[in-house]
Amino acid sequence: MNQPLIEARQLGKQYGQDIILEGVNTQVHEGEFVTLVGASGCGKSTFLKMILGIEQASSGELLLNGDTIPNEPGPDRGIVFQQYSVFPHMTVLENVIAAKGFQKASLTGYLFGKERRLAQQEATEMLTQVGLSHALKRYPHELSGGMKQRLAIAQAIICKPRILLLDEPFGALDPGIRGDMHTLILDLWKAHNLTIFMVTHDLKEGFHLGTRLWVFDKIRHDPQAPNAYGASITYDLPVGESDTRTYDDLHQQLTHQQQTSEKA
Ligand SMILES: Nc1ncnc2c1ncn2[C@@H]1O[C@H](COP(=O)(O)OP(=O)(O)OP(=O)(O)O)[C@@H](O)[C@H]1O
Repeated sequence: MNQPLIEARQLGKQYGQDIILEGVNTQVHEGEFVTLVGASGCGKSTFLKMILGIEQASSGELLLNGDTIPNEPGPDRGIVFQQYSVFPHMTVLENVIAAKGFQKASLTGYLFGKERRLAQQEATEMLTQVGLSHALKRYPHELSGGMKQRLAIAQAIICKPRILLLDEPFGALDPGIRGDMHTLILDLWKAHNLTIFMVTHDLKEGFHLGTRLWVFDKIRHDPQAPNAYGASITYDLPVGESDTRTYDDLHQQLTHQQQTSEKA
């Protein structure tokens, strides 16, 4: 098989004395859609931040295309957070042009002349793809939660990333709207040949969207020192092939994990 796009080798992360992740070993190939579940605080977002390049490994290695991941974000890795992260003083269209601008002229984000016209055209096409062509001139405060997330997704994808990191992007949305967002993200994943890592608290969402589902949990526990050991990937499932029993078993385990972590 060809080289993995992302590879973790005995990867570990700690903040001060707190061990967050330990012994994470995995390989992810281009085009996979990995969903990450696990108890709150077990290090899922930290793992995404390490791929993004804003957090560094404390031990082991994290490789992108066989090389140590750069310790800063790059256009090959885009991210969408749960909390809306758009510029409030810019229109929808300006937000997406600015995202493109920061990629090209990182200090100011401003583009001029032909470059700006091209960016405007590309941004309009991108916004049409995410279903916002009717809202180009609106400001973020005039958008619904789902529309804001569509905008954040457009901002991430306009930079043509190979990897899209989604940190609970639909966590704040109504269940009805989530279904539309699922269709959108699956369409974009295929259309742009993305490799996706998505954190979710909703196991059903993880099963439905991913080609592969990871459960993060601690293998070792010390009741006297809850932060002495870190979490790792304890299940790595090809979710397309999983049955209802696997789902029910996992659901039970995650509920137990969540209760244990809340007591700790
Ligand atoms: N910059 C930081 N400095 C110190 N500790 C941090 C820092 N960032 C995260 N942590 C701690 O690392 C642990 C893992 O956090 P992280 O956000 O990765 O968990 P998570 O699994 O994504 O949780 P959730 O599902 O609630 O979002 C938490 O205990 C958190 O408090």
